[in-house]
Amino acid sequence: MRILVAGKSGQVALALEELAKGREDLTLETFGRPDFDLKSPTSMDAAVAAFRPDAIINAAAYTAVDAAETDEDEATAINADGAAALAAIAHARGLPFLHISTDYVFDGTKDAPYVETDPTGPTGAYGRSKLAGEQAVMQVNPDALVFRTAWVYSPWGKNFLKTMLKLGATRDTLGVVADQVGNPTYAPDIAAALVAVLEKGTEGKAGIYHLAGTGSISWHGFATRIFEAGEHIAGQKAPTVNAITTADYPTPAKRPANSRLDCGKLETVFSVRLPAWEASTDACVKRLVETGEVG
Ligand SMILES: NC(=O)C1=CN([C@@H]2O[C@H](COP(=O)(O)OP(=O)(O)OC[C@H]3O[C@@H](n4cnc5c(N)ncnc54)[C@H](OP(=O)(O)O)[C@@H]3O)[C@@H](O)[C@H]2O)C=CC1
Ligand SMILES: Cc1cn([C@H]2C[C@H](O)[C@@H](COP(=O)(O)OP(=O)(O)O[C@H]3O[C@@H](C)C(=O)[C@@H](O)[C@H]3O)O2)c(=O)[nH]c1=O
Ligand SMILES: [Mg+2]
Repeated sequence: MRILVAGKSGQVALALEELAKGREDLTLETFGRPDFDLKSPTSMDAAVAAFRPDAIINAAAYTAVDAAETDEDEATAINADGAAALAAIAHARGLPFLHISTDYVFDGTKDAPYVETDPTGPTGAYGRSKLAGEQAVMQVNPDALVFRTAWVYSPWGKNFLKTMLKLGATRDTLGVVADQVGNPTYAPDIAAALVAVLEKGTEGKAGIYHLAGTGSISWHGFATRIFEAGEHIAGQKAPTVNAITTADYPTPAKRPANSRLDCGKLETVFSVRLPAWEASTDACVKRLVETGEVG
């Protein structure tokens, strides 16, 4: 199978690239700016025509949650208009199209995990742009599959796990919010799940799916696990991680208090279930230690 991935330097794109390297039956190429730009349909058309994929995955997005508050037009141009343009290209060529969205489409007021049919209500510009993207993608390409994931971390790029390890290396104490809960999700687990979905076949399976690490935790609990792993694996002394509230840690964008995703539909339709978040957190920290980035 030939897979075209939009997004070259991103966490999910790099995880897909790595997965495909170990698989002779997969030819996967990642595409990014400036050659391939979600804001330039012509650039995307040219890449698709040249690569002749069997499927397209959109793993590119404007992901700076706080910056989006003062840059919403750009976030929308990429996350909504750009995603829709790529979805339309896939539809015109009859290619399976997998798009990635986010838990931040929800307002966080539900006191249970969200299912796909729950009402959305983003609390910030990034979430609004991603919600607009889901809707635009499904409108121009009714065969598309949209996967909402959450709290993505990996050895690559910028993410909460790497931020914590970096801060922990120089500070004795940290304050991390304990009143926002969600599902930490390891980019390589997302990559494996998306490829499994393509291999099982997407015909007749269009629509929205929740796809996140199994189990949930607060950012404070996630940080605590990250430092425990660093201590066990690298002998790195963990800082004291104090539980604070959202009010104690003001940010430009408001985040949902609860963005836990119920991933039952993914399991029912595709028999795909992601590993427990704790196991993947440990695996990611271990990998960073082994490559000398931590410890
Ligand atoms: N990170 C997270 O915690 C979460 C992410 N998601 C979603 O998962 C998907 C993948 O996220 P993740 O891998 O973390 O993303 P990253 O932030 O790691 O990477 C985003 C990628 O998108 C590329 N990109 C941005 N704008 C454009 C553009 N105009 N044209 C082409 N490429 C562009 C970036 O390229 P460049 O290097 O040029 O900037 C980068 O490669 C996204 O849809 C995101 O919204 C969902 C939930 C959580
Ligand atoms: C660095 C830091 C953050 N925090 C808080 C702020 C925030 O509420 C929470 C997470 O902060 P971050 O800025 O790392 O994460 P954030 O940018 O909100 O991550 C989001 O990214 C987008 C792309 C998504 O789609 C979401 O699923 C989610 O992963 O932790 C602390 O409490 N203490 C700290 O020292
Ligand atoms: Mg290969």
